[in-house]
Amino acid sequence: MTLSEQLVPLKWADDRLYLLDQTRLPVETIYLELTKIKEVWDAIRHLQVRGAPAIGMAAAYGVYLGIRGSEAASYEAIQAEATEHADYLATSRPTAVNLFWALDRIKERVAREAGKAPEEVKAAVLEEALEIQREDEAVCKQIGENLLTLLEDGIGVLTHCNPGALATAAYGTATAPFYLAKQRGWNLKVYADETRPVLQGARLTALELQKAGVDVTLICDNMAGMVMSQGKVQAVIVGTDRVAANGDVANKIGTYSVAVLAKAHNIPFYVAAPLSSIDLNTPTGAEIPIEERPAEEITHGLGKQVAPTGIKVYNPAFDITPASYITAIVTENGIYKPEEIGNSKK
Ligand SMILES: CSC[C@@H](O)[C@@H](O)C(=O)COP(=O)(O)O
Repeated sequence: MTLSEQLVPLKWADDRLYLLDQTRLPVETIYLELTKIKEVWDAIRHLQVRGAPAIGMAAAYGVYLGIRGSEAASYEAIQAEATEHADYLATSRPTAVNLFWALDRIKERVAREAGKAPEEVKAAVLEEALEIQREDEAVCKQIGENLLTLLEDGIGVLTHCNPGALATAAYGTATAPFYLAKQRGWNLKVYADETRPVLQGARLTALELQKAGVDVTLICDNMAGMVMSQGKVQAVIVGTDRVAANGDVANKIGTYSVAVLAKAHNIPFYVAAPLSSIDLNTPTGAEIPIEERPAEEITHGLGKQVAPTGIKVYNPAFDITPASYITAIVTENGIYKPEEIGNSKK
C-alpha cells in the first residue's frame, strides 16, 4: 500500500478545493469542486468532509476561497475580511477544536503579513492552508510510529468511528499504526465499530482499511463487549475531537461506552491526538461543547424510516471519556498519561 493509494479527503488543485464527498462513501467516490466559502461551510456542516483534522484543513482553504476575489485596497481591509470569513467558518461545527486551531493559525498568518498588499496576504493564506495539510501528514505518521511502540504483531485492536486517512491529510491518527504495521509485514487484526448513527466505522474505516489490505472486521457497536470478552481485542485505539487540560477526551458518540468496556476487560485504551486536538484552554470535558445533530440521522438512518413519525430523539454527536478510563494519549511529541497532557505542548 503506497501513500498515493490511500483515500484522500481533500486536495487543492486547479485553483479550487476538491473534496471527497464522504456522505456518498462507500458506494460512490465523488469529488466535489468547491470555489466558494459558503460551499465549504455547507460541506463541513453536512459531513461531506469530517474528522477533526480534515475539518480544520478544509476551513483553512475556505478562508482563502472567501478572500481571493476581494477587492480590498489595504492590508487592514483584507485582514478584516479574512477575520470575518474565519469567524463564519467557525460556526460550522462546535466540537472539534482543530477547526478553531486552523482558523486561528490562518488569522495569525494574516497578522504576520501586516502592512503587505492584499494580493500578498491572499497568497500567504493559501500557502498557510497548504502548509497545514503538509504538516498533518507528517504528524499522523509520527503518531503512528509512537502508537506502534505500544502494540505487537498479531494482536487484535478495536477502533471506533473514522480516525483514518479520510479524516486527515494521510494515514489517519488512530489508524496510522495499522498502515505502518502493514508496511512492516505485521498482521494486526482490526475490529471496526460501525459507529451509529452515521456509520463512519462501517462506511469509512472499513472501506479505507479494506482497500489497504489491513485485516479488518466490521462489528456493530453493541458487539464490542462480546468481542472483548472473547479475548479478541488486546488494545483499543480511538481518535479525538478535543482533549481538555485534565485529559478528558471528546470523541464520536459511543467512545465512552467502549472505554468503560475496555476497563472492565483490562484492555488498554489509547487516544491518538495530534497537538492540534489538545485544548489546554478548556479545563475539563464538561466544558467541551457537544454538537447535537438532526433527529433524522437516527429516525431515517439507513435511507429509510426506522422509527415512528414524531418520536422524541436525543442525538449528541460526541461524548466525553473521563481521563480515568484512558491508558495513554499518543501525540506526535510522545506518549502521555492523560493527567500529564499539559506537558505535551512544552
Ligand atoms: C482523526 S479524526 C478524530 C475524530 O474527529 C473522529 O474520531 C470523530 O469523532 C469524527 O466525527 P465526525 O462527526 O465524523 O466528524
